[in-house]
Amino acid sequence: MDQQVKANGNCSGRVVEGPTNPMVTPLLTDLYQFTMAYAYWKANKHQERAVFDLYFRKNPFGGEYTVFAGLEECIRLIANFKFTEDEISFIRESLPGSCEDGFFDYLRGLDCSEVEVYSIAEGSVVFPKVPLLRIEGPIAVAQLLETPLVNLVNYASLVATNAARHRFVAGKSKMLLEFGLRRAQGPDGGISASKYCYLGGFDATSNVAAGRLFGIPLRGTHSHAFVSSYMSPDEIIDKSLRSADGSSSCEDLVSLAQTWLSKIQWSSSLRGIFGETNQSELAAFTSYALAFPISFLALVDTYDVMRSGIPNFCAVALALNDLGYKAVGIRLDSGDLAYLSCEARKFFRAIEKEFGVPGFGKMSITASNDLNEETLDALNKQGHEVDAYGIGTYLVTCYAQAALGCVFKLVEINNQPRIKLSEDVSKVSIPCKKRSYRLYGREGYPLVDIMTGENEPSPKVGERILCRHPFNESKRAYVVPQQVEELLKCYWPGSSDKPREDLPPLKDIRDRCIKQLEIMRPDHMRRLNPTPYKVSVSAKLYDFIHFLWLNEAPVGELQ
Ligand SMILES: Nc1ncnc2c1ncn2[C@@H]1O[C@H](COP(=O)(O)OP(=O)(O)OP(=O)(O)O)[C@@H](O)[C@H]1O
Ligand SMILES: O=P(O)(O)OC[C@H]1O[C@H](OP(=O)(O)OP(=O)(O)O)[C@H](O)[C@@H]1O
Ligand SMILES: O=C(O)c1cccnc1
Ligand SMILES: [Mg+2]
Repeated sequence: MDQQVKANGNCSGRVVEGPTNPMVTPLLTDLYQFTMAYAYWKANKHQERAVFDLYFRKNPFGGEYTVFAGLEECIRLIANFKFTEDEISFIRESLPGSCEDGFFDYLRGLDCSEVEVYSIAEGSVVFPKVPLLRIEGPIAVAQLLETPLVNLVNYASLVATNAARHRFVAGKSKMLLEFGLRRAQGPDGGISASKYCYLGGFDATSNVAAGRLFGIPLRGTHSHAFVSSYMSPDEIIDKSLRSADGSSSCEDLVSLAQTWLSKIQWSSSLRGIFGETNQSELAAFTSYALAFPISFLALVDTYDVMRSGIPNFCAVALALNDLGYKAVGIRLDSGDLAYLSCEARKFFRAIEKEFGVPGFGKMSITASNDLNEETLDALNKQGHEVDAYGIGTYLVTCYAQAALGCVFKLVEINNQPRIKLSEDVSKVSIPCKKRSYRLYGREGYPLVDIMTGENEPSPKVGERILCRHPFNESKRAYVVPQQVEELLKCYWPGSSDKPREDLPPLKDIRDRCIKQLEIMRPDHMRRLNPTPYKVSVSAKLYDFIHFLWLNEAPVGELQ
């Protein structure tokens, strides 16, 4: 608590609450961060000022963009970073007995008041190699933060990107429901999936806890168990329902639905499509309609979609209509979803026409069952009548790609730029404390992200600037930006008096994400062979990277 007052005292008194998940504590890190912290402390190096970049190397899902998510939880951790006595005792037990007491006193006093965090806004579209976060601070504490920060950003950004990709394929007009809780990787996976799928453009979740925690709209239908739990209409004791305007009452909604079922069966346009429907299913639907007359939606595939589920649903919906209620629609959870949705739509339209019920043809059709980007794409190609998709397993487990692969690399210590070399050029880090900018072209699209050294002048609107590929000498382009956006903003100034960005509400982050995706050039967004977005460095930074590279790489000797 002390720390919160201290850390927030410098931030216009704004209190940052603790992490959503109470498991996110300073212990949620790798053991080696503590062993290194001890070694730094022992060498009296722990206070040396370090700069780390958190970034990823490759866009996920074969795409050319990523949605950045998880920032708020990072700041919540940093703002409340403080060891309890119990935690310190546990660290003491976990380290060799030779570790000196002074180190644990140091941990006791440790917080993030000497740390500064710069970040791209959450919900932004981001690209490989460009720092998502820049952490500056005493090296020991900055390194303790590595694991939790990477953890908080990795899955959040991966699943938000997955959600954005599903939205892209489904199209703007479709309702996207996240149904993944039961299949998610544990409770945190489930809660995080709901939060970040909403951020990435889903409309609602079935996850009640996430609805409460984050204010995400909750939606749901019912399951097969509800339908198969009914044996016969006789089970329904109270069959009466008052009309929507309260002026009259129907004593037996089951009989009314059965009457409608016969009418549908013998109607001129639907005659012969079905025979006897399953009466226990009709009982289940009627019972659900009695419970939810203003929001009746039925799962129609428990027995047979076209021969039972759809006619039963329509009978109950027409009975409700007699009482002034408008049914919502159906959910399909198996079979050929394109075909069945079209057949269902035809059936609804026929009813609208035959019985003169305006709007019946527009009844909402929700589809679910192992959906993913590919199945949504296939449905689009075939033509379908689905209005809403319920998506679980493939979405929340990020089945198509297990992790984003964020890293946290030291780029400067004591004002000295550092580089990490690798045989694999894509793994060479970009040294220096940097600034990054997004440059926009004449048509309003982002053209390129450029990183510069901290003290270089910023790119200017209308002024030509050379943008270089960080590692490929021949790849360079002049850009005359029409708009320049600086990407890294201060989200945690520590005890410095720098102004601090607000943490916006989730809804605003979602709006930002949707807007950012909309202004991307379409060829970066397409699913098949998308054009890579250009990520570059200034000419000066390019020269410096390669100077440092040569400086640090030992010269081989051939014998
Ligand atoms: N028209 C379609 N085009 C492409 N894929 C579809 C289409 N309709 C459904 N699918 C997908 O095909 C798969 C069908 O899965 P599967 O055969 O396991 O289910 P099912 O037999 O329909 O239902 P059940 O769960 O009752 O076994 C699902 O992944 C579903 O999303
Ligand atoms: O298919 P997903 O994308 O994961 O979406 C969630 C699924 O969860 C529910 O059923 P569940 O899978 O539990 O049972 P079922 O497949 O036998 O209907 C629901 O009916 C969906 O099919
Ligand atoms: O509300 C639903 O229909 C739902 C919720 C979770 C999983 N499957 C379906
Ligand atoms: Mg299933």
